[in-house]
Amino acid sequence: MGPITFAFLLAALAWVLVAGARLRDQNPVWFWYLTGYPVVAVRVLTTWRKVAHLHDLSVSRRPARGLVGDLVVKGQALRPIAPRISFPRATRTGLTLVVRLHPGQTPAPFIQAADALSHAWRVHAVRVTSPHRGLVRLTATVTDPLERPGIAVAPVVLLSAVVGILESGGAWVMNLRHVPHWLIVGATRSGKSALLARLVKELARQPVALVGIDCKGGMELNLFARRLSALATTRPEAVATLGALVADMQDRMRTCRDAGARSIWELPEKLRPVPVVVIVDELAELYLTDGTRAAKAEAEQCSTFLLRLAQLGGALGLHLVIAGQRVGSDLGPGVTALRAQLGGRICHRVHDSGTAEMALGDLNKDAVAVALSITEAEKGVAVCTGPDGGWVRARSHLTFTTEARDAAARHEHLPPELPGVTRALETLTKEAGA
Ligand SMILES: Nc1ncnc2c1ncn2[C@@H]1O[C@H](COP(=O)(O)OP(=O)(O)OP(=O)(O)O)[C@@H](O)[C@H]1O
Repeated sequence: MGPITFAFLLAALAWVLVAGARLRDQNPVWFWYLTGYPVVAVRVLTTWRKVAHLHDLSVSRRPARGLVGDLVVKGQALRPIAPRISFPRATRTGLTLVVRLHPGQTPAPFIQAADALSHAWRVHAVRVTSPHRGLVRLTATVTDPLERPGIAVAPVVLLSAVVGILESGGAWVMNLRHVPHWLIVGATRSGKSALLARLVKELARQPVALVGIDCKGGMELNLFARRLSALATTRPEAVATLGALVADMQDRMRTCRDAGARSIWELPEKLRPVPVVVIVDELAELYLTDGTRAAKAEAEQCSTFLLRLAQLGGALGLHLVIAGQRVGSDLGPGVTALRAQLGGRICHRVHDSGTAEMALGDLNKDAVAVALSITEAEKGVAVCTGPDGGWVRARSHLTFTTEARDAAARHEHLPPELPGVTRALETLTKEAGA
């Protein structure tokens, strides 16, 4: 090779490298289609049989054999056969392929092998779903889409809030009309308050009454005080507020009964009461007692009121969003029953497997394992109930304190009056002063 050809090849190589680096930075999706996808697709096709054999995804066919008396005279070694897979199809974030199950196989061993598949294919994660009987879909994501998430948007709908982005790239929406009550758990510094701030910021512009219960002295929810219809910062205030909301719920029931409606949404607009979202920051503060009779009675009242609101409030426009580090039965006898009524679940990084199990275990065991794999660095990342009733990984849009406070101030003219709650809190203040 002459020196000119060599220099030309060197220049061409340099150009390819520079163009590749620019494409990766400016258009990572196309970079993935052109360079990453072919490599990973080949890796999937070449490793499939081996991984399937190693993780019991193959089935063995009986070898042909002949018998003379009791003796096997001819036979072949058992030959495991991997289930057939489709050609991997590229997606914006990775690739997907369909596995045709052998008769008798179920998706369970594929779910267990998901981690092994992600290592064999050198991708971030492999998710297993079963779109139809007899088929399993494997969806591989190459990098964690939640590492550098974009901003997701969705149309503004009453009582729904875009709080973040899903692993699939879609908007993470908390829709209280579809799922009336939510439970948010997470260790300290995992992102619970940031998520609540986002929720308040999104709901602040809607004709919705927001009620805060923050018995950590109001440190978190006081930021939004200007947009809240009421804020309870001590347990006696929480009891008064929740008691007034239960009374309001009974009024709403009467109105619906008289109008022959099964929910406030079936009432004519002029009769329809304003929807109320009760946000509780740190559930444990409502339940833990110092052992005195008065404290125990207060905790029991809180528990009863919350349970009644959770059981009956959804159709009556009374919604609960409850956050806490733990939601175990050790907090009090009513907690397990309350948790069962909170259909929306969000689990951030947690300290122990028990908490993830309590938040997600009754919905899906795989979701528990994924929640336990959230690391300390992944702030705001959570496993939550998905739009189709399944579960999904998501990350909240980081909302700074100032942003949430500004949003509350911008909409300070909006908070609807809740006369029952205001009266109950005023009575409490008078009694305390007397
Ligand atoms: N979605 C997010 N993206 C990036 N950083 C986040 C996100 N959510 C929260 N954080 C960061 O994580 C830290 C802790 O968040 P946050 O205060 O919401 O945690 P917490 O679970 O409410 O903690 P605590 O129980 O102690 O109040 C904050 O510094 C915040 O900036």
